[in-house]
Amino acid sequence: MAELQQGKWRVALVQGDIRLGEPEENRKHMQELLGRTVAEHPDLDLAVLPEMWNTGYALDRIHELADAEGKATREWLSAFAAKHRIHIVGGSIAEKRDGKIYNTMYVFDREGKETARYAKIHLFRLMEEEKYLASGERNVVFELERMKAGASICFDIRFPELARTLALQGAKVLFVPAEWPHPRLHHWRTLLMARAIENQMYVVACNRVGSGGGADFFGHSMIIDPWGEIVAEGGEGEEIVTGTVDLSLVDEVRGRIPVFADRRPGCYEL
Ligand SMILES: NC(=O)CCC(=O)C(=O)O
Repeated sequence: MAELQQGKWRVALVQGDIRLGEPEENRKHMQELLGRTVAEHPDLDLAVLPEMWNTGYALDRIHELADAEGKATREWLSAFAAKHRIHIVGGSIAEKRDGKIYNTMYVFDREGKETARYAKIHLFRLMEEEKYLASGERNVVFELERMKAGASICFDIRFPELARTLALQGAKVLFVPAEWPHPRLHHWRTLLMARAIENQMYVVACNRVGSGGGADFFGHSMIIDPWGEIVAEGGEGEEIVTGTVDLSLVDEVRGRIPVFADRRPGCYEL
């Protein structure tokens, strides 16, 4: 908390496995991992979960498995955040809303209040998301105790214009829950690094591990600073990856190379 007053956040990435199409088991497992996280890291400010952690990519049964209005998920995330006094970027879940299914992120502050909600904008055809899911229609910037951050989910990081739009709205941190499989580890690491360097922002990305739906997920959750240095990186097994996000570094890097002041939008905006 004292560190946080100086803009230094202790962050944990909950790099967990997910059981295909087992929402109840997955919730219990995430709760267990989060419980372990706060017990082992009493100085923690914020935890991040992976993408679609309630169901995995059980898309052919997604209408029966998805959380209606995200009610059950929001209830436990809110209670957990308030009880342990931590902020939670709740990865994403399959959420049923208005007869459609969205890949939705919820963010809770340490009072347990829902601070933001973001539905994935870019659906990933290689995993058939576009056949089963509806896409979100708006980008989301949110604020937690003076940390301004942007929301993105997995495939979204292939679209530099989204991260740039969030940065232009003041985001200093980009959160990226993911289910990103082999053989694209090189893409994952390079794209995350690029988003951090080009926008001079922290990138905080939590990828799942394990296998499901014919894909093997490699973890490698990462915290990357605005200079492109890796603060923390996970391996390929289940683990809690921790590191510090120092917001003063964002201003320092943006001062050193004034990318935002030097932009020429008139020359390239579509
Ligand atoms: N769940 C996803 O959006 C996966 C994105 C992915 O694997 C990629 O290569 O992009």
